[in-house]
Amino acid sequence: MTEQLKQKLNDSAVLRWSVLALVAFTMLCGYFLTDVMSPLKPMLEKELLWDSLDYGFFTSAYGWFNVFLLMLIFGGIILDKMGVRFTGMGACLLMVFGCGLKYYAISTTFPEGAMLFGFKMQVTLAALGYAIFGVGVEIAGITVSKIIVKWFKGKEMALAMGLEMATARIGTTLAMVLTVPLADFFGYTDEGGAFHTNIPAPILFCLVMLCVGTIAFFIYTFYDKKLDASLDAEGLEPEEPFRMKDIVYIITNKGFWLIALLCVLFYSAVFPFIKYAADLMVQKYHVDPKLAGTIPGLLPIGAIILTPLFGSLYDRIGKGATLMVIGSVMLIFVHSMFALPILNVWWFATVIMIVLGFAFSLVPSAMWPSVPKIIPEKQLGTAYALIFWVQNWGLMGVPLLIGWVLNSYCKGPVVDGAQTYDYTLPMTIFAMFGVLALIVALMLKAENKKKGYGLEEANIQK
Ligand SMILES: NCCCC[C@H](NC(=O)[C@@H](N)CCCCN)C(=O)O
Repeated sequence: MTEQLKQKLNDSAVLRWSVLALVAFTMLCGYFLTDVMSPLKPMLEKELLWDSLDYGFFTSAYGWFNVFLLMLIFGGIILDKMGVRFTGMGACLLMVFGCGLKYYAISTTFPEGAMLFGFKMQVTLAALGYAIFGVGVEIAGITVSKIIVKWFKGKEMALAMGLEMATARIGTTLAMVLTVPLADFFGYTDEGGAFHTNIPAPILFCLVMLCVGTIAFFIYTFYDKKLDASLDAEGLEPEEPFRMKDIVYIITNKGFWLIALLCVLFYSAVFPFIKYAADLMVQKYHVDPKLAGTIPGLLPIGAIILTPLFGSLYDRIGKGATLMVIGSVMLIFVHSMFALPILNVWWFATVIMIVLGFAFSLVPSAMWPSVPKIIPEKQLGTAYALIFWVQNWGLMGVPLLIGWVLNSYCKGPVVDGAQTYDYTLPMTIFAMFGVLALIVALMLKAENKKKGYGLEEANIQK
């Protein structure tokens, strides 16, 4: 019976992939809310009178609690101590609560001049909601990574990770493509005949999606319980207990730091870029604001197809460190093209965005499955949490830096009531992150050669 149960849970491909679909859907909902404000930036400035600094401050809130209150690290410890069910449900509830607060802030008209912590009341409250959500979605991310290891260990782990990332990217795509049409659809025309978009509408839609994502995770917990029961019955400990010395082992490992550094540098040039990409399309490539999210929307769409493909390539052929180097080179090329004052036409932006889609798939599909080659499996939860923590410094700081740079050095004339910006400097900064990422990727390749981590070897052993 036990053997049958184990067979049914661990070895049933249908169950394994179904379980992945459930938790990946939860991540899809989380990624939707993460990026839902990006295509709204011009409208936030026009309708709610935010400026780029407000937007940068709000966007940086994603990492506040994760970075300064060490919530991610605590999340990793809680994950290792309390398990995936408790931590995952807690993370989902945080996402719902944070999104609810953000919706309240955006849908409320506060008295003129009302300030909180030096920023407009609305901006600060929305940022607080986003900060709480940020804790939830990041902890959900490490929880789902641990769930994948739990179900796919010794099986198609890299492919499963690639598919989970691909599913999550559908959430980013929805944010890019659906947000403005939703805000327009629920918009209204005032007595003066002026049309106003409904900015809270897409956030409310996200709130509903997050509730559905939470239900999906809740359903998953029953399968997780069954899996634990089967592992228990086998006499296997379902999850490794957390030990303080695990952290010391991880942080004294050079390979770990190279991965963490590559992660923060690479992702700093991608996720914060996405926050400004729609605005870049309007400002530099003169794309209609209504369609501005469509071109950046290609980025996650490309990644949806390519991430599992490259993951499976890494599984079969190896060359993980090389893939990371190639991805970093592409990143430099892309941001340099966006920075240069050439071909300011939509089709060129589209081609460049597709190239970025390749880079955005190459590095993550090789980097995340490389972590288990550097860090022993029993320390993986904590290691992922620490990498996410380092990465969150970038996710928090870079949007704020870009918002500040835009506000301070890149302002152009006001056209039709809308502020214009020159994106040359911000794009040069993103390109510099690419250069640093390339240096670290090369160092990782050298370290791999020295220590024999096996990053260039196939994951599937013949
Ligand atoms: N198995 C590891 C999956 C990591 C996926 C990775 N996510 C992150 O790096 C998050 N810390 C940040 C997510 C921000 C979402 N806009 C990814 O590539 O998505």
